[in-house]
Amino acid sequence: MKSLGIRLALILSSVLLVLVLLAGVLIERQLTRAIHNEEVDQAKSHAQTLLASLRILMLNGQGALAREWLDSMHGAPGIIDIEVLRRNGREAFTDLSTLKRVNDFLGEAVFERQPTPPHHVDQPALGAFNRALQGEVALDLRFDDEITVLQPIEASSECLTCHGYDPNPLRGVLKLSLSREKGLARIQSMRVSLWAIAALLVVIIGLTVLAVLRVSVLKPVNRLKDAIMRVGERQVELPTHWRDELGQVATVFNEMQHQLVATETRIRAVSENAFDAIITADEQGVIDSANHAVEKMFGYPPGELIGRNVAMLMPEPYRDEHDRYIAKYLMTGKGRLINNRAEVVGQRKDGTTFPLEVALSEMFIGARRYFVAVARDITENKRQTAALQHQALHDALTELPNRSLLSDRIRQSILLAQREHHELALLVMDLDRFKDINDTLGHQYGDLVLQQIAERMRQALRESDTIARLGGDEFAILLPNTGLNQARAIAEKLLRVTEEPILIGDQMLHAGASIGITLYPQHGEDEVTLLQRADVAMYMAKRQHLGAAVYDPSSDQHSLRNLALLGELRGAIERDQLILHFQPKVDLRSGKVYGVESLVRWQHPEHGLMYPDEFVPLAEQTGLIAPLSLWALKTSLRTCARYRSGDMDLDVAVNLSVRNLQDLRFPDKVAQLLDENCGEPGRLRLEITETAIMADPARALDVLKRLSVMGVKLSIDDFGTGYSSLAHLKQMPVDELKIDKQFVMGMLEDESDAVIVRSIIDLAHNIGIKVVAEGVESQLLYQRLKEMGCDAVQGYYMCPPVAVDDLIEWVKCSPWRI
Ligand SMILES: Nc1nc2c(ncn2[C@@H]2O[C@H](COP(=O)(O)O[C@H]3[C@@H](O)[C@H](n4cnc5c(=O)[nH]c(N)nc54)O[C@@H]3COP(=O)(O)O)[C@@H](O)[C@H]2O)c(=O)[nH]1
Repeated sequence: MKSLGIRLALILSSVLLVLVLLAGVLIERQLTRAIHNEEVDQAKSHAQTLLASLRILMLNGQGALAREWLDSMHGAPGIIDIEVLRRNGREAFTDLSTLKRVNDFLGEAVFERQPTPPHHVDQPALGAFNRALQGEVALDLRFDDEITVLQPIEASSECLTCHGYDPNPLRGVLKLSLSREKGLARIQSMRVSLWAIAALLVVIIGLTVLAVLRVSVLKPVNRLKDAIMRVGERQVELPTHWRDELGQVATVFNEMQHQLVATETRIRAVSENAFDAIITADEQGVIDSANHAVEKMFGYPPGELIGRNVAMLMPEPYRDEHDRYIAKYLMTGKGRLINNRAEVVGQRKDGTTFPLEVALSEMFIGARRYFVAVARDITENKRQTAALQHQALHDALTELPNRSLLSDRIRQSILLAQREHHELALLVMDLDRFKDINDTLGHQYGDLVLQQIAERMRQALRESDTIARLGGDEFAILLPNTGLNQARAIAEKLLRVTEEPILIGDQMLHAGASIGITLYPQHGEDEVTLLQRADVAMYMAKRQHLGAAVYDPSSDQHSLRNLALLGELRGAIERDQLILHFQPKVDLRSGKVYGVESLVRWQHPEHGLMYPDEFVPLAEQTGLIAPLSLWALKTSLRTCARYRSGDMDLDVAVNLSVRNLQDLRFPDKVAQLLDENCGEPGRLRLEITETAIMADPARALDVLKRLSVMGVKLSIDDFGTGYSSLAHLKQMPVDELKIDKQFVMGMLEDESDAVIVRSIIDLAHNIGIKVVAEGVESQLLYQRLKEMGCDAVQGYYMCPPVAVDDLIEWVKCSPWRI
């Protein structure tokens, strides 16, 4: 590549050379012509001078002398030839006739001379000779090295003296041929000088132009070039005082550079302050740039990464993978990572590795391809995700797997058991007396008990076993590759560890547990069935105080449908599938409705409207009855508030289960619900069966008393079916009992039923308790009960349980309306 200076110098030198050559040629021609003209003029004047001399000689009649003179002139310096030619072209002064005539004229032989032999004379060009004969001084320039002048010789009167009358004024022609030796030498010398000067001029002008070019063009251009080459390294301010295009270019360059610097400063600031690591590398993986975050993230000092291979930031096998990936991409143009995010592993300078999320893209600077990687350290994200995953799959209190993780592990274990044809055992364990601990000592104690039990179980089982907390005091234990005997042994072991005293603070507590055992594949082939049946077995163990019980299909009162319902019932409340129906109670004395009993129904998506007999016992077995009762209580209070606002001032009665009576916090929950729903305690009635009370009479009495103190009314439901005595009832804070419908419905036909009904009414009245007869299906029954002094009736005769809207309609239209 030639430099601009050399190219300009070559161009200018060539132009200069051509100009000087042209000028030199022109000047040379002019000078040559001038010298030639001068020679011609000199030749002409020479010829005239010679003719004048000759004429004198001739006038003196000295023709012979003229001849001699002419002959002597031959060989004179510069003269090649001199001759006088007659008009006929012949040489004059070559014979003696004229001499003789002159002597004759003079009368004596004055002139003596031997006739001169004509010597060889170059004949002039005919044209020039003829022009000379016309009186013109003619030139014969046929030869480069000589000039021939043909000077006409005019005859004067003196000539006639000797030559006689001759009418022609021209006597002949003086032909003078002069050598051009001198002239040519002058021309040669002039040429040498001329071209020497020209060469000198070319050199001087060339050097001057080059110097001027250097100063005014090359130097600024080089500065501009240097400045452009250093753009990005440091800021170079070009002088802008040149008042030409270069000055404008410098101004534009400075402006452009300021903008570039500003843009680069902005980009650098963004890059350097970026939290993410930003690396650019060429196709070979050589790092071209790396921001501060890269150095910080990978632990390299500033500047140490530039020029080194990007593979150093990855551990094996990512290095090889990276090289292969880039090579493939460069070859095929296909790469799933380009313009995508990916999770990779990074390696710090100290060799430690960490997870990275990388977004890879490419850019071109000119024809060069670079890869741009934006990387983010996702250690913290990973940790948080792992923590969230742990949180989502573990119980916060005991750190044990929760129901979701257990389900997953059961599914996985079933698949493995299927493939390897072995069994697995699933145990459901429920703590005994945990409620007591919770209720009497508070939640903190309850939580500590659960934590200690969980830890003991962990210690007792293998790592490969899964212990999960299902909720409350219920645990599940998954034992992969375990048969019946082994499962029993493990259950016994677990029972032992739960029965050991638990020391919390200075309190020595005793828990114990009941365990249900199911086996895959004998008792179920899926996770839900196994869990449900283990639950059933656990309740059997609890009911029969067995400690541990294996699921027994023959003693399982639950049909498959019941098992399925049990699973579905858990979600029925959240899915709003439960509804309440209301049945009026009529006061026999006034004949008016005074209250309603709320009765739960399950609007099942497949089985339609289901009655409580189908699912309440299931709920009672599994502990779901507690949330169900609270739901019924809350919904009854809300509905009551609604119809009271429509002038239906009715009491509402809600059924309770045994579990509610065992829950020492139940009165508080009722108080909270009354509070939340603006309910009056005196308008709420809770119906409890005798059996529920008899399960734990002391605790039931405690709960009932607290409810009664709050002002809530209490009824004994289904009275007559249990074994409680009226004397026992007297201690209870109840003010109403409901005679079971089996006695009422049969009393018209069966005298013993009538006796029972009458006795109950009389005895209840004796201890100040109001009596309600259930199952009143006819007007006759209604009338008989009224006659017997029964206080109130409830039954299909008045109204079956109906939805709230139908109840409102009934209250408006029935004979028992308010
Ligand atoms: N713990 C809870 N138990 C509840 C709840 N809701 C209902 N139940 C209990 O379910 C049992 C069955 O109730 P249900 O099927 O609604 O039957 C009630 C009436 O329909 C029926 N009845 C009323 N009058 C007559 C009649 O004239 N003839 C006839 N054959 N049956 C009639 O009696 C049931 C009401 O009984 P009771 O509660 O004893 O007043 C039922 O025993 C409920 O206890 C609930 O929310 N929680």
